[in-house]
Amino acid sequence: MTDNAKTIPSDSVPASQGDWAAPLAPVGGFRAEVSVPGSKSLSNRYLVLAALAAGPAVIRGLLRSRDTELMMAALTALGASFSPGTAPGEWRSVPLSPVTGDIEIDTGLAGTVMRFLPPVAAQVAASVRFDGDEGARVRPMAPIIDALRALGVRVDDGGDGLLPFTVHGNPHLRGGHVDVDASKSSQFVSGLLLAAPRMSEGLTVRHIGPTLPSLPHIAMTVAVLRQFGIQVDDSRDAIWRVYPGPVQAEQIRVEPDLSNAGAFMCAAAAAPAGSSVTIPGWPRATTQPGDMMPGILEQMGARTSLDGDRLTVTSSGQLRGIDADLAAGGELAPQIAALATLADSPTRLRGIAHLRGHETDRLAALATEINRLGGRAEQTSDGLVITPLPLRGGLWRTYHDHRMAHAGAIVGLATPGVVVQDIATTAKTMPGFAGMWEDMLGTGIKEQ
Ligand SMILES: O=C(O)C1=C[C@@H](OP(=O)(O)O)[C@@H](O)[C@H](O)C1
Ligand SMILES: C=C(OP(=O)(O)O)C(=O)O
Repeated sequence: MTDNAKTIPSDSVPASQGDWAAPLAPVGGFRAEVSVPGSKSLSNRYLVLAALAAGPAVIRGLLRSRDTELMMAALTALGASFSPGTAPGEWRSVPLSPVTGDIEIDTGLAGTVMRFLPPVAAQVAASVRFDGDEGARVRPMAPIIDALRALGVRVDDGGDGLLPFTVHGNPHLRGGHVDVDASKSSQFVSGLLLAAPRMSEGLTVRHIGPTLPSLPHIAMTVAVLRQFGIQVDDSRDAIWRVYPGPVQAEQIRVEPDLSNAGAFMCAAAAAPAGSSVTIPGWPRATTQPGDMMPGILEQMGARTSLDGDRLTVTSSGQLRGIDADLAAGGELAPQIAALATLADSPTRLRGIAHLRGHETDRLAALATEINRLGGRAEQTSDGLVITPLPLRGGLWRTYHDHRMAHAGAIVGLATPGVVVQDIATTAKTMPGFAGMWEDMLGTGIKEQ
């Protein structure tokens, strides 16, 4: 273990209400189709751009979850409005109208809310105070605070570069050039780019840190800006230029959340041979990092196939360990780490030091929970090494982290007696997860 790796004492998080007995995979396997709700990352980008748009928009397939509810509430406080449309799952948005005075924004534990909205708040004629959950108050924020200050925005943060802080906005923000160290989160770049079309000079953002995680999420930001008519130059390495202009967001459709789909896809891979999970609505082309999951599962021994927009993962009954750099898709790491505990050889996950600043320190949380159940997981400077050992049942703590809950459910498929703490924490991005999981396993293998 490296010096900067922390471990979590086994009794540091008390068991709480809402514990969930993770079901075992049926011995005969199962075949299921699982429709996942809209992408968190796309939903929250579209909500921001709908608020910054030149006119009203219709959004279809929007994710309804804690992170998107917080985003809608925050944008409403900043002067936008959202109302249900006439068709199921349809939302109508009206862009920001001028606001003044003092505004409070609750970011919850949502990285997209805490990193995407300060640059929006920087452009309203109000003082906007950001705060969030206890866990949010330790997530890295300094790069975005420093970038806003460099652009001439006053930010009061008590000197620690963390939540809570207050942004004193200016509706005539010029923009220009700014450097940002996004090695701890790509969301610092995305937040600045999303708000840039309204700056009178637009904005050039240059990343100056040693590593840059989650490149697909930055590509997603560039893609949604272009989708709405904004010119973006991303031709240089780690430099993005967003030109000023009206955001023409009128008709929006959100893709299913492929990272959340990943939990169910891992379930198929972990289950008895022949088990399968089909995800309908798989996009033909996407910037979502969840699109990496089929390739990873293939490497681990599962079979995957795409038939039109239906992605199917089928268990071969064998799981191999892998050596994978997950820098591009760090949010998949908890699910893959969980699957790795069930493989027949060790797994090394690299490129994910930034997971220490996610909903919890995910490297510490995963190592602690895997080791608690009798497995072997070691933190490295930028990831985890997992050596499969027979696991025993017990409480799998989730640290308010939806993806830790997914990981516990995956371990529990093949380990009797796993109880996942606070399963409702999955509502951050996928309310109803436990019911969807039970439905998937209840399907059984039927002759088709
Ligand atoms: O922009 C986004 O929507 C996200 C970017 C990534 O953040 P990091 O770069 O901080 O990992 C990802 O992990 C997060 O779940 C969503
Ligand atoms: C890191 C994640 O979320 P956030 O948007 O809060 O950073 C995640 O969903 O895995």
